[in-house]
Amino acid sequence: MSEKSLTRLRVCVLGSTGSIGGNTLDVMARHPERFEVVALSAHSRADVLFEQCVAHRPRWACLPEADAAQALQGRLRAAGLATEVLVGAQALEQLAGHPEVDAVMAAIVGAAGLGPCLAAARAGKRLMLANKEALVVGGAFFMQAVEQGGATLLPVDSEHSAIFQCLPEARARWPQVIDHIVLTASGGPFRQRDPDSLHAVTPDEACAHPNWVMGRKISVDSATMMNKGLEVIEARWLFALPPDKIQVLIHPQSIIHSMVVCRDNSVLAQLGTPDMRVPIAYALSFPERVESGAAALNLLNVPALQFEAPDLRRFPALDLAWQALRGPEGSTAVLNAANEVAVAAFLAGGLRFTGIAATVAACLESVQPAADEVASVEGLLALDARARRQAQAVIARG
Ligand SMILES: NC(=O)C1=CN([C@@H]2O[C@H](COP(=O)(O)OP(=O)(O)OC[C@H]3O[C@@H](n4cnc5c(N)ncnc54)[C@H](OP(=O)(O)O)[C@@H]3O)[C@@H](O)[C@H]2O)C=CC1
Ligand SMILES: CC(=O)[C@@H](O)[C@H](O)COP(=O)(O)O
Ligand SMILES: [Mn+2]
Repeated sequence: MSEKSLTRLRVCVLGSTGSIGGNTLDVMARHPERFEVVALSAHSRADVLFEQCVAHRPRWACLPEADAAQALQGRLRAAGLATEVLVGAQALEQLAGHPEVDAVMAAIVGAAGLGPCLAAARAGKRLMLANKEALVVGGAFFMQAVEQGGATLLPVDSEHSAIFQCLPEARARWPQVIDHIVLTASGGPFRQRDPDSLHAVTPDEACAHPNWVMGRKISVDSATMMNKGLEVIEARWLFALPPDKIQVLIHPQSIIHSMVVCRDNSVLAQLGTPDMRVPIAYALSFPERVESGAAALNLLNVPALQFEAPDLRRFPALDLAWQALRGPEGSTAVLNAANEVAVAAFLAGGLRFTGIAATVAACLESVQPAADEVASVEGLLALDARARRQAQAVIARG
């Protein structure tokens, strides 16, 4: 092994078959001298995982079920690869905390990513967080694991990366700098749609995001603006800010990715073409910068930048996220679980689009978090499961 390769960052990409996972592999492949893919994971797309293994030759790959894992192992051996296939949720946690892993890209969608994120945090890894739901569920408990484990938590979500890029490197200085932050939101595909027609929109219409190509769950979240609600909660923890210091502003062009309003009213913003490879490249290379593959921003070709206040009647999900953040600890885990169940039901054709926010509202009303449900990962998962059952019941009642 050359001296150069000894210093490569050894990266585990959890959720490698998704949109963030694929973009991460794209950025890494541009810099083989800096980054090494050591582990990949998928959930349902074993064929895509096989192709990724052939292209990136990781030491480990992971799938949730034994049969699919065995089949993949056979295909990899036949292709002459030494990749070892691991099975199940526990294996994801082992990989995230493995001594031969330096950095973890958390790109699993949903609360399923919480366990591996905590494992990476406890093992003191560079934790590159796209999986916002893990932080929304874990809250203070998650941040405590990061601190106690000595992990470096780096935001990948474009808005949070933007804010992070505007702030000084020394986190201790953030409170002296920040007055408040402004998260920009595109408004999604239904920003101008007649609210009375929203009950009839289809999953494909909801997933047709105007600016970003993303997985279906986050695309629906953008359409309800629950995505921005989750991001408000995410920002509360990443930047240690109270809810009233986090504003949301609709900016349909998604060119300004978010802003920091400083104590002297100077406003710092990060701009760029809407391409997730920029925040991914920054998380991988921080505090340095590397080529990301994203197109350069040419302001002469950009349409006029617009801004508007979010209409909470059109987007009740955003308001629910504020309510959960201000509610008893654990309320954001209830919000997230109900939303995951409702979005899955909508995508499967079993719930109207407007039923998503209604389901979340009903669950926030009826599921009260208990103190012992926010103090351990077992408690958080029990609360998550309880809220999911309630959401299923609400949807079944119709
Ligand atoms: N896409 C984007 O541009 C952005 C995404 N994010 C966040 O990043 C995360 C990933 O989003 P995105 O890439 O769009 O999502 P995708 O749906 O495209 O990908 C999700 C990934 O997670 C895997 N996965 C799904 N369910 C499970 C599970 N239960 N256990 C383990 N793995 C699972 C999928 O495997 P498989 O494909 O094999 O089923 C896939 O690899 C989300 O939290 C999202 O909010 C944040 C900002 C931007
Ligand atoms: C790319 C990214 O970070 C997404 O979370 C994006 O913000 C979604 O767009 P919305 O602003 O429409 O939610
Ligand atoms: Mn975002």
